[in-house]
Amino acid sequence: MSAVAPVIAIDGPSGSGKGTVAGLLARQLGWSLLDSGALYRLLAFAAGNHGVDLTNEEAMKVLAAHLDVQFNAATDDQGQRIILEGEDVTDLIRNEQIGAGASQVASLPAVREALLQRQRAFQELPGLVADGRDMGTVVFPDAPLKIFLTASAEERARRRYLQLKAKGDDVNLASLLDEIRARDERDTQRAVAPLKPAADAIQLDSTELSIEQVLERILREVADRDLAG
Ligand SMILES: Nc1ncnc2c1ncn2[C@@H]1O[C@H](COP(=O)(O)OP(=O)(O)O)[C@@H](O)[C@H]1O
Ligand SMILES: Nc1ccn([C@H]2C[C@H](O)[C@@H](COP(=O)(O)OP(=O)(O)O)O2)c(=O)n1
Repeated sequence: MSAVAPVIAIDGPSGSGKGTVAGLLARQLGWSLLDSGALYRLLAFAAGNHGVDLTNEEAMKVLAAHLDVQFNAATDDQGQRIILEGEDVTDLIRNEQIGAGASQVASLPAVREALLQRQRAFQELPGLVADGRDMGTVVFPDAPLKIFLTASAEERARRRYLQLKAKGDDVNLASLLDEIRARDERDTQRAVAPLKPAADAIQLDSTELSIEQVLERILREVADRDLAG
């Protein structure tokens, strides 16, 4: 019988630290990484490029099925690079406008369905760290470790502010907080695969924790479950 690659599912709202922690964990364990939010961001970005209306479910489904994307593993501190139709769009898809578009696209059931197999194909030995909104509930329901990472909306907006400012973006803390709240609302209220903790997820509030402390907590769970061999 062939071995099934273990999955660590990390779900939670925007700015809780999922992407950062997932990237560090994958590197430390030598596992693959699935940044599922990037797929929705890429779709919102590609829709802009191709003049497709984000609310046109049929057209977005076709775009999702044919999305020409490559995730190049991290080779240095820059982290994973995302290549769309031959262009490195890693930085271009990380802004709140694309985030809001991604959240809109993500409410379309046909789009979620079209992305399901693509996401599951990331599960390979020795293991996968997957971050998003429905990793533990829908995409990898059998994952042996599920983390639901949260933080207060104010702290998440503060983190996003610092992150975007460091990138040179012109940002405003109050509007970032509004955008984060609007996205939380849309992601938790949608009918299909809403943002919610899986019944067997470990809930971790990172408001008062450093990135290192969050990582340490998760690595302890990995060791307790003997997942890393
Ligand atoms: N525990 C933490 N404490 C302080 N800053 C954090 C923490 N976790 C993440 N960050 C920072 O917050 C920002 C958003 O983190 P990110 O991983 O992109 O969140 P998410 O993927 O959940 O949206 C990044 O700049 C990251 O460095
Ligand atoms: N598995 C996922 C991942 C993201 N989404 C949607 C909902 C989110 O608001 C957008 C963008 O996700 P992303 O994880 O990149 O956003 P943050 O980094 O958390 O701000 O995509 C989703 O519905 N399901």
